[in-house]
Amino acid sequence: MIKKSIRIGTRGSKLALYQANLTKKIVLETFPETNVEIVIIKTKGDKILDVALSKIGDKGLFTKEIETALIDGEVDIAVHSLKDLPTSLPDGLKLGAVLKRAEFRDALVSKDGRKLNQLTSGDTIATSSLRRKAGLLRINKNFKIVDIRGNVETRLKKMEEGYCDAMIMAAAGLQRLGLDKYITEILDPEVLIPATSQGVIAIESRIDDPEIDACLKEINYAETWDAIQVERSFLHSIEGGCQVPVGCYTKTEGETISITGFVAAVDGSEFLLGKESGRVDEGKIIGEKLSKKLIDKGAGRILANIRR
Ligand SMILES: NCc1[nH]cc(CCC(=O)O)c1CC(=O)O
Repeated sequence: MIKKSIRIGTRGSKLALYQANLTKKIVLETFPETNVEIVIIKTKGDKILDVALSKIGDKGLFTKEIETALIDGEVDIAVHSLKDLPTSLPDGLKLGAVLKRAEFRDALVSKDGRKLNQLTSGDTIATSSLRRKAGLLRINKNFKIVDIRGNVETRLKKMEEGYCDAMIMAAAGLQRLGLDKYITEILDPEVLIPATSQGVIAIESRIDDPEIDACLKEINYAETWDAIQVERSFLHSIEGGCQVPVGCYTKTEGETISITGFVAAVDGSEFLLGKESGRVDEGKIIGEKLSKKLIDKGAGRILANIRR
């Protein structure tokens, strides 16, 4: 039995609404008879706008209130950017499905159109992400990195007003908002390693909801699903979240999937990089192996320093 009506819980930001509406569209294409409703839920991350994300120190900053509504049965599924969803979900919830991955790389948005390799010491680059900060300092330890928050339009305005020379944002976010024209350069993932699961839209559901399971089974995009098993297994084993400069990306070729991941010191002074590969159906093991490789190289010490 497929559910007659599905309520989608989502944040109210433009990006979140785009993602919820895309999910709605896909549900309707697959199940035209179903009635789909979007329910907007405010999260802590939407309320605190003036503090760098890395300083708020909360896992699930953009997801918790939505998850509570899902547990309470106020909505039937929740749609998130997967990279904002912690690897451990609350009791009673699971990752139900993912949509086909969009662009997974980061984008450089620069004020005067210079590419990353044309930016020099002293240029100010805005990002609140510890991962992007460490990655940028690895490229040039003299870049000046400043925090920035707010929605994409606010950030673009801040740059126009001289707050910074350039910014880094997920290309997928800009593309979904129709703001591709601001992208100066899509960055090579070897140069700036993306966030785990970047570009993936996730559908979270209750563990005991067979009607929703039947629906999500049809919607889930298998290749993306396999890739994120590897990526989230790595993130989970390394115990990274947005408080830690960590990132990874995967590449699938036939039955083989490879992952490149890193852990860094916040100031970019140390950068541990590793690669691992295996069969696409061995995601969990591959992610754990990469994590172990980085721990063997000293990631444990870096992580302990960050948590102190
Ligand atoms: N942390 C915020 C966030 N969560 C998801 C995206 C973009 C879309 C995606 O990666 O799927 C962004 C914006 C950004 O990092 O620039």
